[in-house]
Amino acid sequence: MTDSVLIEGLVVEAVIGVYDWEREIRQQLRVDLEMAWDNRPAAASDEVRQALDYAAVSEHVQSFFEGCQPALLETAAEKLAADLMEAFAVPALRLTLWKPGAVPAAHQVGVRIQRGDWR
Ligand SMILES: Nc1nc2c(c(=O)[nH]1)N=C([C@H](O)[C@@H](O)CO)CN2
Repeated sequence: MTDSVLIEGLVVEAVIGVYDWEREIRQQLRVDLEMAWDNRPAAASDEVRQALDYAAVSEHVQSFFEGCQPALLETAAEKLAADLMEAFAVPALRLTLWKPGAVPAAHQVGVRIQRGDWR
């Protein structure tokens, strides 16, 4: 699959972190997503229902973090990837979760995973 649909810098609020104080607050995460998708049917029909709707995916990601309060970014990334692949029939994706405030001396820290079959 050579096509993809992209979401960059999506801001979400989440309860996430390994320390007790982090369980008491909501922190901002930023989400970057590259999702494998054949864009030709959408282009041929000019119909959003043929597309992987990035607005719908963005809403889904924001809702996901209302029901998921993991300790680790790794856990959040793994569960979100599986959730998106099932909910939107995405065959493969690359997902980066950034936690901008976590290490004050760093611009941001995060994790990146790639799941599914990109062929
Ligand atoms: N690889 C990871 N390292 C750390 C994580 C994480 O989710 N993945 N989390 C923390 C703390 O929650 C930190 O963000 C608090 O500032 C530390 N290391």
